[in-house]
Amino acid sequence: MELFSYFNLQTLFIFVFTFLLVFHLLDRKKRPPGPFCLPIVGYLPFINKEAPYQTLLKLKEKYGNIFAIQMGFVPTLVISDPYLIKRLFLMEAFCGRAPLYLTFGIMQGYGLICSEGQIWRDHRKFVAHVLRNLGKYKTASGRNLIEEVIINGVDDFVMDLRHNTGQPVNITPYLRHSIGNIVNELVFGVTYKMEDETWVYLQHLLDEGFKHVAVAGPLNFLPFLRHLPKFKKTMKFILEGKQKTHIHYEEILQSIDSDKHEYRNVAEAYMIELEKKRGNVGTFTKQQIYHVLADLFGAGTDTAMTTIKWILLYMTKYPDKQERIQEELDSVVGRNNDVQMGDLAKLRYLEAFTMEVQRINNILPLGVPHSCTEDRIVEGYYVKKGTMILPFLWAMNLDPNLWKDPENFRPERFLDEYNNIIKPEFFMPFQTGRRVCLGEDIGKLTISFFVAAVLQNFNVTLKDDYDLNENAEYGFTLVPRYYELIPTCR
Ligand code: HEM
Repeated sequence: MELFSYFNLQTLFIFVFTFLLVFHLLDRKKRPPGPFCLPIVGYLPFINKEAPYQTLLKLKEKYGNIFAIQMGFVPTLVISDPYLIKRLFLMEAFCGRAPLYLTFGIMQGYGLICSEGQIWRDHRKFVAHVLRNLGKYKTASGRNLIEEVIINGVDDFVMDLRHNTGQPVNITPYLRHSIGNIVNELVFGVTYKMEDETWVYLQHLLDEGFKHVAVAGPLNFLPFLRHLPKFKKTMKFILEGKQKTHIHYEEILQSIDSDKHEYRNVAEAYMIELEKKRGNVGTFTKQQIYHVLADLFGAGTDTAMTTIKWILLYMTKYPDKQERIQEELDSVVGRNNDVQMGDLAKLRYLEAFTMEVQRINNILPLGVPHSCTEDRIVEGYYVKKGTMILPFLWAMNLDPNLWKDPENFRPERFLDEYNNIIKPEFFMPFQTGRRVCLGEDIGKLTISFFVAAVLQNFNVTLKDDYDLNENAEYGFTLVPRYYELIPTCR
């Protein structure tokens, strides 16, 4: 019996192997180059979990600016040519979302980040319009609403640093609180107190959730793993978190007076829109609205916070450049004046420094992946529908064909001889095209106002040395390892 089943197994194996071989030989479509990948798991076992971008960088060196790997069940095209990315991401066919378990299994195609097609188009247009209007609305202080909300967050953070002057401080909880509240105010019209229980829970979800949904997480590529005990726990955490936040969002939505004609945040805009639709909601379902609100909170908080953490860390590493920014601040703003929106364009070295940090330590080394929604030919290669398109930002930012001495930290590369900002078109920390970051302007303003206010008030140094050459912590974003900042009053 055993011999029989062994024989059967062997026959089956030969049959499958021959079938695959013939299929492969008959398939005349030109495939992109790439490494050998195992059945089922593909290249996943060979990817450095702590720093997947390092593995892909080695593959890029071998196979070039466009190569294919199999990530579990997901065929993937890794592109390190920014000009090609620019062209592709303008086309609808390359603006689907990657077929990850997170995108369709957990988020079920709802929201902004994980949606595609009509639902994405409707809500992207709606939210972009709402954010533009919020930016035009003038408050009593003469600032626009977005600027005012950001300044309130900045003031909170500076106050927190003042309480810790001269001593080492882990800035993460303070930053998360201040930036989270900026997004909360713009999205929900809510500002939480630091110790508010709901807020503590929402921050915990954000922190842990981001780690779980990392692009290279195996669950994304091998959804069947969710049945294993280890992943069951992850799934339970994510799904419970989703359910609880939606209940909380519903309470916020219910507290909004939808008879108003003007909105001051995204949630109000949605409620007013629902009132106008009078039951004919189309894609404006509650489920979709909860997801959009959650996406704005998640995408807006972690990204800006992490970028600021990197910038402040680099400030401590380059005290001469820190001093140059302070001199710039003194001459443009003055020591005792608040930074105004109009000042930001004149703070050129600060902007160049920020861009250089975003280049050399991009917080999204693998970018935010897209997918190809139909069979296509790219650079002569056949790319089948459902392929994940990975814009390999890390490789683009360190490419010696694009940048002079890319390994060196040199903000001056973003300034011309007249001290004007140069923004090369191959530099795309917010990506590019139809799905370009929806919060780019808010993100940039938040970063500039925070860093400017910190350096206007403090000199910053580090408690312990920090080796920038060691790997940072990779979750969905690339986060600096734990450090403590010492702010001293200027
Ligand atoms: C330094 C800060 C930020 C960085 C580096 C950043 C980066 C990105 C990137 C690379 C994408 C992917 C674009 C694509 O798929 O092609 C993205 C998408 C997105 N970002 Fe940002 N972002 C930042 C801040 C923000 C803020 C403050 C918000 C909201 C208030 C926001 C909301 C979004 C949304 C909703 C999307 C999804 C857009 C879509 O799929 O249509 N981001 N962001």
